[in-house]
Order: sequence, then C-alpha cells, then structure tokens
Amino acid sequence: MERSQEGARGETARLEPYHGRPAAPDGAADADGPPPAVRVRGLWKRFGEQVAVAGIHLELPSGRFVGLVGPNGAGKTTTLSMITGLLRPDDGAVQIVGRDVWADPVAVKSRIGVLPEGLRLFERLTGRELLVYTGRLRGLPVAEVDRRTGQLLNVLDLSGSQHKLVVDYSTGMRKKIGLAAALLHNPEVLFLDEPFEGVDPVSAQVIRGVLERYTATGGTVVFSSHVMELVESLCDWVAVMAGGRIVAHGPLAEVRGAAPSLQDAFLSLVGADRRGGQDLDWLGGGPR
Ligand SMILES: Nc1ncnc2c1ncn2[C@@H]1O[C@H](COP(=O)(O)OP(=O)(O)OP(=O)(O)O)[C@@H](O)[C@H]1O
Repeated sequence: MERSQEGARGETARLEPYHGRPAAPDGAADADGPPPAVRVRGLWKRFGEQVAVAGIHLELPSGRFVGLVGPNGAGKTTTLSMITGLLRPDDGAVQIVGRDVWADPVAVKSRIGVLPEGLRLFERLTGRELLVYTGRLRGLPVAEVDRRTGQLLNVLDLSGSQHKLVVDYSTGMRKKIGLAAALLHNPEVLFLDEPFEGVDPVSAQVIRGVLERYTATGGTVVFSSHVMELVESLCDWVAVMAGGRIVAHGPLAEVRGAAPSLQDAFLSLVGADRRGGQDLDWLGGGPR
C-alpha cells in the first residue's frame, strides 16, 4: 500500500499544490480528550529518487519532552521541517494541537516555536534587536517584548553580548539566541533541531533548565538529537526514525524495553553494525 503510493508520485506530482486533510475539525478535541501536540498521517517526502520520509504516522502527546532520534540521513530534519510548515510534503497531513499545518498556517505558527537546523538569522541585527523584532512580529506589546527579552537574555547568559551583531555570535550563542526567539511568544509546542549541537556543557545545562521549566508548566518540546544519553536523561517520550520510517515510538521506558540503555535499544532498532571499523586492517600502528 505504502509502496504503491510512493510509486505513483514522481517529480511532477511533487509540484502539485498540497491540501492538508484534517482528521477532525480544526482545534477540536478528540472524542477521548484534547488533541495531541502533533499528529502526523501518511507523511511523504522524496527528493528525486531519494525517499527522505516514507509515509510516516506519528502521534506525540502534549506536555511531554519528546526526542526524535535516528542515524544520519534517517529523515529527522525533513520530518521536522514538514511538521513545522517549512517544507511542503508530497503527501500526508500534519496537525499541531488539532490544527492543520497547511490549511491553517497562521493559527499553527502562532502556537509553535521553531529552532531549525542551519538556523538563518538576521545577521546584521544585535541579539537584543533580533528578539525585539521577533517579539513585535509575534504581535506582543512593546513593554512585554522588553520584559521577556531582558529575562531571556539574562537566563541564557547573553546579556553581555546583547549589543553584539548576530553575525559575530559563536555557534553556541546562535543556538541560544535562536532558542530565545523561538520561546519569546510562549508557544504551546517547541520544535528544536539539534538544539545542543555545538553548545558547551554550561550553556547546555542552562538550555536544559529552560526547557525543563517549559515542559513542567505544560509546554511540549520535540527535539532531534544524536546524543542518546541526552535523550535518555531529558525525554519521557521517544520516536526512532530509520530509512525515512518511524521504527519505534512511545514512552521512553517502552522504547528502551529490556535493553540496558537507550543507546543499545537504538542500535538494535536501526540494525547498526557494531563492529566499528574492524575491516580497516591498515589503520593504526604497523606498516604504513
Ligand atoms: N534538499 C534535499 N535535496 C536532496 N536530498 C535531500 C534534501 N534534504 C534531505 N535530503 C536527503 O533526505 C534524506 C534525509 O535527510 P535528513 O536531513 O532529513 O536526515 P536527518 O535524519 O536529519 O540526518 P542528520 O542526522 O544527518 O542530520 C537524506 O538521504 C538526505 O540526503
């Protein structure tokens, strides 16, 4: 069924306008309670011959710390980009807190915060200007933007660099100012692509504290990472991707199962070769 759907879609089909198909009226609660933070149905994306995301279904409950993990090229960034409305799917539907991402983009975008991969920022603004501009774009009153900007700069240890141009920020500082911009309007769901990459341990601890506070008060975080220890210590819900598919998802303990760690469960789930370079018999000491 999934394969025939894939085969029916070539380059031309990819360019057709996409029409989301809400599973329930926008914003409506499900029969058995409030809608999940994210609901994905039959999501597909291919780039030429490469199938990046192969018809995934996913439901992420709200108020959770969700980790999206998978090997390089598994399709995590492509999935997050489609979920957050940055990349048009070839097929499938995405709802965020019950609202269709493509049919109701304004409602969805006001409820989410996004820290995308390869974050593009307004480089010629200072850190503070970037936040003030973002807050005003989000429609927050000036005084509230000022208050939140000052607090976020302070908590994220960026106060000393607030008047520096973003172009002069380090990788970790860029992550932190990007996170501040994503949090400024207090979104219901926060999507973070590799938020800890290039971030020093002190800053990582700060980011972690901010995110833990956010989820403790009802926010949902969905973040992608390769660092299993981090995912295991932060997340209470995990989705594992491999080859464009979701190979497991659910509460952390269920996904880990009987494995001693999430890392072990992950390696088994993605069918990793654990020999780690044993074939490179020329590498290391010995003849060169
Ligand atoms: N714009 C693009 N054009 C062509 N192929 C792409 C494009 N974006 C992604 N791909 C391909 O789609 C697949 C999934 O890529 P994606 O970036 O989503 O994986 P990922 O799980 O985020 O990987 P990583 O962990 O390395 O960041 C890969 O095979 C990648 O080469």
